[in-house]
Amino acid sequence: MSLQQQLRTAALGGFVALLAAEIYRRSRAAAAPSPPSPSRRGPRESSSPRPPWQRSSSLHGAAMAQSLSSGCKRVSSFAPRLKPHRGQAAPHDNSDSDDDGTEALEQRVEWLLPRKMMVSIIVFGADGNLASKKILPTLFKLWRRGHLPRDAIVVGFAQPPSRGGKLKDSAQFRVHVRQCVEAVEGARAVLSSDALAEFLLRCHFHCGLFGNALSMQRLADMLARLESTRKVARTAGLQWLSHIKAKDPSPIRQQQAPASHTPLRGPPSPPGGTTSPRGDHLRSQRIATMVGSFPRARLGAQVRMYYFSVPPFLYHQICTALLAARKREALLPRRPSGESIAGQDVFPQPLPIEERFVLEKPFGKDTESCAQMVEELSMLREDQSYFIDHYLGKELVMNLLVLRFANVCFGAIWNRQHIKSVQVIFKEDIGTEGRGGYFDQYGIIRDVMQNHLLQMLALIAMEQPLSLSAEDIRSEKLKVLKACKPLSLDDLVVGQYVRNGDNPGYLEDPSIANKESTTETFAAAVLHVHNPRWDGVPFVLKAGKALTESKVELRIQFHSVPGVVSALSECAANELVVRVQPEECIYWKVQHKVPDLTFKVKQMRMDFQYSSKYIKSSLPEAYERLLLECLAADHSHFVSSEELLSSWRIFTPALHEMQERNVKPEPYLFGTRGPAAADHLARRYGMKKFGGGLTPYIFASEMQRNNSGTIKEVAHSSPRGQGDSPLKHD
Ligand SMILES: NC(=O)C1=CN([C@@H]2O[C@H](COP(=O)(O)OP(=O)(O)OC[C@H]3O[C@@H](n4cnc5c(N)ncnc54)[C@H](OP(=O)(O)O)[C@@H]3O)[C@@H](O)[C@H]2O)C=CC1
Ligand SMILES: O=C1O[C@H](COP(=O)(O)O)[C@@H](O)[C@H](O)[C@H]1O
Repeated sequence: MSLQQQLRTAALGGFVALLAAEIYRRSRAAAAPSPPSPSRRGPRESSSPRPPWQRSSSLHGAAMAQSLSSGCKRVSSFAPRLKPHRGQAAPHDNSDSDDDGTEALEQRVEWLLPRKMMVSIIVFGADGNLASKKILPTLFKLWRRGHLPRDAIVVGFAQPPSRGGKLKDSAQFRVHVRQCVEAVEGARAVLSSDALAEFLLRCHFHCGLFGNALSMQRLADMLARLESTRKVARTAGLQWLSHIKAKDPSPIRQQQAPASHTPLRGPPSPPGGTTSPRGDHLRSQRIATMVGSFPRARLGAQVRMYYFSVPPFLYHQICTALLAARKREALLPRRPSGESIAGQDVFPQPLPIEERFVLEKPFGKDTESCAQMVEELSMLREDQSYFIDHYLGKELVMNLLVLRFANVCFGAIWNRQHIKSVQVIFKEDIGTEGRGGYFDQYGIIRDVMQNHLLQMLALIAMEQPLSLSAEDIRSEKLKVLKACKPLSLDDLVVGQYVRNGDNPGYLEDPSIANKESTTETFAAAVLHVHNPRWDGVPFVLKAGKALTESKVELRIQFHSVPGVVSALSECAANELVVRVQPEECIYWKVQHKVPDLTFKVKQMRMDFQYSSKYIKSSLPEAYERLLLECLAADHSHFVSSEELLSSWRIFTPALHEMQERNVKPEPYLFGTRGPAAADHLARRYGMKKFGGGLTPYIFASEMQRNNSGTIKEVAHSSPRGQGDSPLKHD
């Protein structure tokens, strides 16, 4: 080919490539949602059906039950938005339908809570670590995504600066909330956010002493005032608000009536729906039907959700003072209705108050202290108490129920006949990082193993619940916990990380006072579930800080294949891996024949990566989901007090024995795999690590027959990673 011809061909090729790229770009642009443009009306005030990016991506009990019972039929016809993930080629689909995954997101409930619900969210310890890192940014995220009822208010509560608190009034609290959101979402994302401005107007602050009756009375008064203002504003609308503004230009009131606040504007019409009162009623009925697991998410009550983001020793005093204040509030005579604006009573009859108490771990340090805490909190009804374990709100943890009970293939093999071992692994590549004061009192067993890991174990091991109601799920989990034998020290390995290069050891953390502490930062434990399904199957729980990487996964290892062909029976066993985080995925390790002229057997991954099916940002975070569920009075993903006690019963004897015997943790270097003894423990229970290399066997054509005519296997162990096919493997 002449140079000219070559140039022409190259130019043509370039043009075709550009054309193809443009077609691809346009088709994606048509399929993908345009980014949400900031709206002055705020996330809920749009008058058209909410666009896909604002729709719920949550998978709740009833929605799940609905999809399970309807056979997960395709409903909507939204185009898929498959998005290549960092460094990945455009995703290839591994399902029959090209877009069922994305659709599953779209067809879920639109509004998890009725928009008109009256909700006050009170955050105790609003200036603390957890509130700043998680709770406040999550509340904003929910607001921005349009999941909070439109009149929701957030009230922060913390001690005054004279008692060590960091905030003194609502103005400072709003600056604090903005900073917390910025820290999570980045300053640029927040700068131009109208949603944040609107959210901040719903944020208020009360400075007081935890456990002080007067402080709680003042809080209750503040809540009553804010709630009645909201209620009136809702019924009378802007007219009333401007009237109040003119009469009482106090900062709080002014801020409640932003120009963009449109309390009277009706909710956006549901797709194909109406905004008339009747339409509203029908819509809330429709929501109630769709969200069957949210039975009490209703309009006729003022919900107050108290989030206890404080150390647990404060729970009892806060609750006592709070309940006393509430009793007093209930006894107060109704304020006389003197004023009427726009035909509305300014002090309308308050709605009945429904209170929810969200309590954070640690729930005691052993069975006894947990029982004491449960007893102290008995002033709360069980249905008001929400013991949070945020791992239960993680997408892949919730998916365990679907994976197991909506797939007959898993149901059939989920037992001791097929499963050889189960591992629940939690790894962090960071140390205690300033949380040493708390951590040193607890250690990794109490911090994550006794709660997060055990809850995941329970979901793996439980029988199918009678329904997806909170009661049924919790009762099945409880049976598993009760069937678990208390941990024996023989089945436990503990470690503590030490300096490795520039990375300081645990005892060097300035927040750890006791420089001789024997608190464990790593633990590997083997539990045994004594029931017909699991007898003899070791459940290995492994948790550690300052390890090689941050990862949480569940590994279910199956038996080797039985049969007469000994070579096959020694193949790597199947393994099912559920990666909870990061890069959520579920994969199988299976054997396949390497596609060449020989007969090599190799292990590979059959993969379902969430990033190739769902847009990452649409996966709800654990706290988002759990806060919403609490507002909706749904306990499905909260832990019952009986579960708390049963969990402690499994670990308490070993924890006490460790203390009595002064067991020293085995040192391990920061950034390594933890103590070698953990591997020995796993091996003792027959656990193997299967790499992705060739299994050490060659069959058929390469099988050599020895002189006697029997088959001789040729060992051919290939180092990990060698001879890789393009197929992914571990
Ligand atoms: N931080 C995290 O990542 C996680 C925390 N948790 C749990 O959440 C809860 C809160 O944790 P975190 O935010 O880290 O706690 P913080 O130490 O940051 O304290 C939270 C709040 O409690 C107040 N407080 C702390 N100690 C006392 C005390 N002795 N007397 C009176 N008030 C006190 C603080 O007030 P002040 O500012 O005045 O000190 C602050 O307002 C705890 O139960 C914790 O176990 C659970 C999971 C993760
Ligand atoms: O509860 C806790 O969990 C975190 C890990 O949570 P994750 O959602 O980031 O996986 C852990 O770091 C902390 O020690 C523990 O208290």
